[in-house]
Amino acid sequence: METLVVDHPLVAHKLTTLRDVRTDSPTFRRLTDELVTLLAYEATRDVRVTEVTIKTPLVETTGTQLRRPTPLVVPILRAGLGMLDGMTRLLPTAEVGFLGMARDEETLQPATYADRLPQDLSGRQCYVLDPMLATGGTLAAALKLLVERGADHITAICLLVAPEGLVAVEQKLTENLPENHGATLRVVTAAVDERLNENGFILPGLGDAGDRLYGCA
Ligand SMILES: O=P(O)(O)OC[C@H]1O[C@H](OP(=O)(O)OP(=O)(O)O)[C@H](O)[C@@H]1O
Ligand SMILES: O=c1cc[nH]c(=O)[nH]1
Ligand SMILES: [Mg+2]
Repeated sequence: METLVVDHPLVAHKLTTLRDVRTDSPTFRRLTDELVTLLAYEATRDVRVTEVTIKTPLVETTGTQLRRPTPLVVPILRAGLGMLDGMTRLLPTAEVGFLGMARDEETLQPATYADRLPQDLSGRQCYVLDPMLATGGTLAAALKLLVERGADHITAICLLVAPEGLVAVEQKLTENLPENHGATLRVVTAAVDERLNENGFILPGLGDAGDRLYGCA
């Protein structure tokens, strides 16, 4: 699984304010939105396109259009919802499917409580939105589900990832998907942080992304 860290001073600046414990929910939401648009610009470099012929007011010429079916954007509720507008601003024609997943605070295991995704994703390009990749349990489960439905190119956009989580996602997918699944899997992030703490939180991190976005635990 390829990991791309978007190395850009504007990303670093916005991320620093996002991490700051003094940043309130409205500012956190706005910065998340802005960061996603910057990350999405890099994450969509390999979005599938097709060549088209159009007429300018002067001549006929060839250009580029998003290929159909357009990508499926998949925010993982709740915190991933804070990333949706920033993503669809860049990809307004994308379809959106929702996955509700919550991590048990004791076991750190993810449970899926909502699945509003197409059953058949054969040959589909997907962009998963989740601000945090911590132990990796949530992303591994989401990627498994999408690959099993046929998605063949999946990019997860995460604000922050933990190194242990990246390793765990690779390992879980190796264990739980057939070797020949053939899907391309990528993670695009603003930073790979230092480590997880004993409660499965990313350090230095930014705390609980869902709580900081929406203000209640
Ligand atoms: O890599 P993991 O250890 O699985 O943790 C990451 C998950 O934890 C957070 O969601 P949470 O379970 O807090 O749900 P929420 O978005 O409703 O707050 C986050 O948005 C990820 O989905
Ligand atoms: O640091 C973390 C880990 C999991 N979920 C969060 O929201 N933050
Ligand atoms: Mg949470």
